[in-house]
Amino acid sequence: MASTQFSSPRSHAQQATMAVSGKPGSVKGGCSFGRAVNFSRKHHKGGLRVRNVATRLPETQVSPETQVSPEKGGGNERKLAAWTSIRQERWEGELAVQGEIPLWLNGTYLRNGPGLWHIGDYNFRHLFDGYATLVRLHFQDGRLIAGHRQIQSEAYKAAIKNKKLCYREFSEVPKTDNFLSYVGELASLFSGASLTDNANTGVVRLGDGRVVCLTETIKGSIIIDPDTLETMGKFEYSDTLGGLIHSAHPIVTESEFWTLLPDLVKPGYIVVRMEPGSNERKVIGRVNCRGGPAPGWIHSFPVTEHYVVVPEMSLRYCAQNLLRAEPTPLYKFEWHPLSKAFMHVMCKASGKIVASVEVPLYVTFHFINAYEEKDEDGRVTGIVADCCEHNADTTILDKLRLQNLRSFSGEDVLPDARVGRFTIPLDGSPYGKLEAALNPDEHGRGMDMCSINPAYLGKTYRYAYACGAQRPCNFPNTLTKLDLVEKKAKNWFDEGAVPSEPLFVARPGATEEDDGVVISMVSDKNGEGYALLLDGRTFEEIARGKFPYGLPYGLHGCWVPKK
Ligand SMILES: CC(=O)/C=C/C=C(C)/C=C/C1=C(C)CCCC1(C)C
Ligand SMILES: CC(/C=C/C=O)=C\C=C\C=O
Ligand SMILES: [Fe+2]
Repeated sequence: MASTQFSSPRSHAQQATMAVSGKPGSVKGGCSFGRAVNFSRKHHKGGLRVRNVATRLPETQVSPETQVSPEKGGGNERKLAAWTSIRQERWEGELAVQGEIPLWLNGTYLRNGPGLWHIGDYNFRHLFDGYATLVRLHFQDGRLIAGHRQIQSEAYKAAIKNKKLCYREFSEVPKTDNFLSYVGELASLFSGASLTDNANTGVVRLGDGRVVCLTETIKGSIIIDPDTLETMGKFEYSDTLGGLIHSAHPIVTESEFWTLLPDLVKPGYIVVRMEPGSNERKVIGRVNCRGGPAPGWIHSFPVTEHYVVVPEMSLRYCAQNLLRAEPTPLYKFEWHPLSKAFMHVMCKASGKIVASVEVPLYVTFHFINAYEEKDEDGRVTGIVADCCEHNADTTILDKLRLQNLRSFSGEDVLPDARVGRFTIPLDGSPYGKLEAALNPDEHGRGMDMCSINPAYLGKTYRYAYACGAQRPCNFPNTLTKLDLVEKKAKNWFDEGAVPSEPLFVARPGATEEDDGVVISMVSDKNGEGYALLLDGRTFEEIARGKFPYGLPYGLHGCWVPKK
């Protein structure tokens, strides 16, 4: 049963039940369970074409033999599909819809994530290790066509071909046979040759319309076709900046593309910008780290209208851990509380650093948004930057090991998190503040995977959408709408289910910040899954479309409006 709560998640009795008919949506167009794609119907009605993918089988398939069963993958009998590998390399079909998809919602939602966590009998350890699975929800005239496809990265193709891991993933490292090959491995690590290009973290639509899948390695930037999900090729940067890693989450708008390149040799961050239509990143400035011995991990960062905010976490890259064959509890990173934590602010126009403040220790993957605070004369006096903050506790990284996700479902082992609000003064003060933007009990003390109305990027805003918790749980299991002015949350919950990041899509012509829909994909407790549409204002369900089979959990998505 799915429900939306209008206060903190507490007991089931307190939930206002939402209308969910028990009748499962049948999937038109056919699908094959546990077999390679066999979808042979052409559906052409009212201008909406569903491709016949049976005639376009990919050469490398996730065969039934290599499919992981829950038992094989994690040793537990629960049905949830979120943490088990995708069943087949690709599928496409129309979903039967319960409820009403708004007729204005025309375009494609894309979601990327690590959906294949094994090679033959070898099971990967960490959520972030899986080979990228791209999922597509195409909304047109009230109908919903869905599909998924594996991204054909070199790392994925090599694994399928050689039946073994060939590149370094987030935690998995290919085995080396002897010392000499280990030396070769070191060389290939420093040249970047052994690093993965498994673009499994996010997907963005650039201002020029190209759609790129990303991860934290620069070589893992892969262009895909949003209509077919076909891998088109590498996104090759035409500049000479080099470097091996970047933020997994660039800031992308119709006119701007910003990203950060950590400098592991001389600890710092290069702030770069790329124009739409170009592949050339231009250096805008550089931030030197104030703590040592390496830059803090940079998974994401926020911008305001005039500034780029560069976070320096005390969870720092670690050269030794990069070289290890076996993962450490903090993987490629190390926690250096004595090195302190900082927030730097760079002017977008001049590249000058206008603030660099020490802040309380923090741990975050995802910044939500940032904006400028002004005095009565319109002068910028400070920056507010919000993030999903894990109470300066690094254990969240280890909680995302597949074994933990598979075995502790229903146990209250998810560490507490909050909306961390940084206040960064621009008057030269040495310290910034970090406080909870609202009482974390409002969202069950779980907090990650956030989105906002993109029109409010870098501006004063009121609403954010994220995943929260209804405890007991081992992973965020609610969708939550945060009202950062009223300091309240509305929570959507389907018992036993795992929803993925809610993405807000504004209604064309909307004037209110929350006038639109929120899209998520849910793995339910029966092993099935559905695409879910919530009303951005009321946070109540508008529609859902059931997938033919449960899909693995996915990380981040984007909206590609109708051409
Ligand atoms: C899925 C996700 O959110 C993060 C993925 C991060 C990856 C694949 C990081 C990979 C790395 C290496 C393979 C070596 C260098 C360090 C680092 C960027 C962490
Ligand atoms: C899914 C996740 C954290 C959940 C914690 O509550 C983090 C994902 C990070 C990469 O995108
Ligand atoms: Fe992320």
